[in-house]
Amino acid sequence: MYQLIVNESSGNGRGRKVWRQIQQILEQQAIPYQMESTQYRGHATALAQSISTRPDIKAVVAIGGDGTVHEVGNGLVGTGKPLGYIQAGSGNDFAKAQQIPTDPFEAFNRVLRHQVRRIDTAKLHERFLIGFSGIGFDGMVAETVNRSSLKRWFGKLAYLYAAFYTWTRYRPVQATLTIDGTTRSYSDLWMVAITNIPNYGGGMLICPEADDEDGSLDICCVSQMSHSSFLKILPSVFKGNHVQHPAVTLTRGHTITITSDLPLTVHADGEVIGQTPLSIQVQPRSLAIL
Ligand SMILES: Nc1ncnc2c1ncn2[C@@H]1O[C@H](COP(=O)(O)OP(=O)(O)OP(=O)(O)O)[C@@H](O)[C@H]1O
Repeated sequence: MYQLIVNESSGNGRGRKVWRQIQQILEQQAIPYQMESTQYRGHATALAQSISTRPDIKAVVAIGGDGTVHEVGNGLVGTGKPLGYIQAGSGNDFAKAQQIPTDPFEAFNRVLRHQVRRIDTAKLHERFLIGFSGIGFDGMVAETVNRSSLKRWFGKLAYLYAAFYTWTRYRPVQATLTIDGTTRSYSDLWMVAITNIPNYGGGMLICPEADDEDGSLDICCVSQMSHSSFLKILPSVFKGNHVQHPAVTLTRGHTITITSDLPLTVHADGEVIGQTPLSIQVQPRSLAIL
């Protein structure tokens, strides 16, 4: 039996449409399933946790955006129960990275093929990041997008709009990063992205070499850059060309701590989850996905 967890409001109502399409296939092919629609923030994690030990559930299939993947994934990390995913959000970065077809029928066929792969996640603030996280400028962009109705009007362009809005307000801070025991201080830190997958923010290649099976996290740190330079390199992130800029540092690590003189907003998979100080530990191959 398949357990479906659907965020019907994701992607401005796309979640509901996609669910209706999938429901038809389930009924036509007489595939046993049960479906729960999420009612509030965090509900998908509670639902996934509650069925994660049930042997009759073959896989948990999330329908929604990256926030839904984050929540369902958080309920499944460490359980071995596979996560299937059908995208219905606005950013859909997890789907892009996993090459999950945009067509719901094709995505569901992939679920039915049941080819399980184990990917890395990372623990932070009593949660797990499934694909990507961001601290500082990034966190503020996620906060702006989530607080407003930007996604409703602009879809994935909401991230670009929010990035520009944040750029006009953000002031770099003093921060210290410790990666696997090596500490470095920054006098003006813009942002740190810590990822398992190359893309985020609707397709920006922030850590182009990130690999979700290598047992480590990719870290992109931007510091000591003027406001005008930061704005100039933003478009180059879509092709991953920002990595050539001297103010951009790419590293890999397993355990990362970040402290800062002013609290920085932290997001995981686009969901704002807290502020610095922050500690992140990779959890190698801890989530089964289809
Ligand atoms: N019934 C609900 N009412 C309000 N919010 C909900 C409900 N169900 C889930 N949520 C919340 O909606 C948020 C956004 O969900 P999700 O990321 O899946 O969609 P999206 O924002 O449209 O897509 P993307 O993240 O790809 O841009 C999540 O924080 C989730 O907790």
